[in-house]
Amino acid sequence: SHGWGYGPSNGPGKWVDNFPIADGPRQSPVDIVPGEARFDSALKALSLKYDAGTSKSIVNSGHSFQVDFADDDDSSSLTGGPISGTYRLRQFHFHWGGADDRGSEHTVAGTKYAAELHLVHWNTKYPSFGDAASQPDGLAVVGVFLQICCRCPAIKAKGQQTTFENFDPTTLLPGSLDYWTYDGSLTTPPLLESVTWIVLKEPISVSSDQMTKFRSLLFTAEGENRVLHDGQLPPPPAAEGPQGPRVLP
Ligand SMILES: CCCCCNS(=O)(=O)c1cc(S(N)(=O)=O)ccc1C(=O)O
Ligand SMILES: [Zn+2]
Repeated sequence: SHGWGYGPSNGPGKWVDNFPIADGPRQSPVDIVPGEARFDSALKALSLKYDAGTSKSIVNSGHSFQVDFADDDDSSSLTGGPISGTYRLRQFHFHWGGADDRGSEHTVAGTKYAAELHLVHWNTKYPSFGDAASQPDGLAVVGVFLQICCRCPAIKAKGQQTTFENFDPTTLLPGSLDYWTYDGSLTTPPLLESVTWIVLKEPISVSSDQMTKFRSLLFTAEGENRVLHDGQLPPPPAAEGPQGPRVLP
């Protein structure tokens, strides 16, 4: 099948064929080793200011789902931290795997989290997101790890939504904004080396049920064989449960 993905024939090990920058000097993701991280007293605290009114829509991008934001002013923006100037929120999306024991892109001393949230911001010193995306200081992505919590407060999951208005991404942030930072790249093609990564140390918690809902989002066109986000095949349909055989459509 043409186009990059996460399967055996088009996954990360093959991306270099069409995107040679995959062998570049600042490719993401990386394993973050806290004991080897250097403390930099010049770094400022992160300042994230989000306005729920700027959330526009939610879309299945084929490799994840993303929530897009209106970025024609600084209403939702990132300042402070390792960056100078103002970076505007463009979109956020998630990465997850076929089971709760894997799925994050960055790892912490080899530990994989169940998923990872990316809040993508672009440097307003450039005229547009597209221009910024190709500059070495063009993007800043805040990464937040998702861990599976054992006894979660029942968070009511919303129904299907195409428009996704008045969503405040602040609700997706942990209590602490302490972070690791390094200069890296987009983690999927085109793998542009334009990202200042800001990975928060504190994960947020989600229930295993919520992760199951993520996995139910299959990214295949009609008729293509089903492949999960990390190239794993989805588990076979559950055997008949206590309610007796399921009536298949
Ligand atoms: C203009 C060409 C670059 C488009 C990049 N868009 S993006 O929102 O920065 C992005 C970030 C990332 S990531 N995982 O944050 O590096 C992955 C995919 C995309 C994408 O939409 O292609
Ligand atoms: Zn991402």
